Amino acid sequence: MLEITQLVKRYGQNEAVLKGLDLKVEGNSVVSIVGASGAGKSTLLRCINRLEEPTSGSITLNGTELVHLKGTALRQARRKIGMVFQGFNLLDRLTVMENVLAGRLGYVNLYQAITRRYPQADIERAFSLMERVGIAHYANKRADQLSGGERQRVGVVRALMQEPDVLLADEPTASLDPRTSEQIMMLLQSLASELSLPVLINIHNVAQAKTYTERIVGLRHGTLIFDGAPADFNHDALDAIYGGIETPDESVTGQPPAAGEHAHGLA
Ligand SMILES: Nc1ncnc2c1ncn2[C@@H]1O[C@H](COP(=O)(O)OP(=O)(O)OP(=O)(O)O)[C@@H](O)[C@H]1O
Repeated sequence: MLEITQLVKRYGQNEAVLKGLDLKVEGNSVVSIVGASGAGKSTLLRCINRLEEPTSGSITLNGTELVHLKGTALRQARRKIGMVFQGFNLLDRLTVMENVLAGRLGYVNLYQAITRRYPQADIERAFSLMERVGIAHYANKRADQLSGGERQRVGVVRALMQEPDVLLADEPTASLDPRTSEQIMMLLQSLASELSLPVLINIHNVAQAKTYTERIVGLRHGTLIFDGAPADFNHDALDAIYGGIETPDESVTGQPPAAGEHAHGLA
């Protein structure tokens, strides 16, 4: 279980970007995090995997407090947090298999990492996960020869190779065409259930959040102002999150504008 309590993040002397956030994610739930640009979505994920140092508050993953960890303890905790990126973050000149095995770097020793001699069990797990997501036949292909959707599958498998206790995805579909985005969202949804893995997805596309995740968390200026099921994510919620900030159109919100509203949204 991931439990975030009163999380505050401030960059330098600026106003806090996250202002006392509370969030609990259990089991295999798939949670989308929505909010206008600058609301703090990426900062939240980056605090969880400690790419950013939280200013105060607590983040526990299966009982381990992540906020004050350092050195080896931090590296060990980070192995349990899988991350999927908008830009895939693959090593283009390496093969798909090499990219996937990079997910084991936190587990192998330096010699194994430098010589890329991974244990047989890792290679077998890699093949099995690649088969699951439909990229096993590309194992020896260079990563830069794959399509965006295939590259993101590599990114997902690399994250799963860590045997994570939680998977964080920061705009995982933003670089993909609509159909491929939906396939990746469906994949994340089914993997969460198959692997009993909680998944947090930062996403701008509210329509996809409603379709492919079971819980939506809405941030506005670093404050959590919606936390509920897609069925409850109505026009009022949309207005509370985006109103006056930006104008998500129907293709993104999945909802026509309410009567009297701006043709493209809610502003
Ligand atoms: N390293 C940093 N130093 C200073 N300010 C930062 C840093 N990273 C983010 N910010 C600021 O924090 C705020 C929240 O940014 P963040 O990237 O978390 O928002 P977001 O909701 O993910 O936005 P987007 O949807 O555009 O990615 C923004 O005002 C941003 O300028």
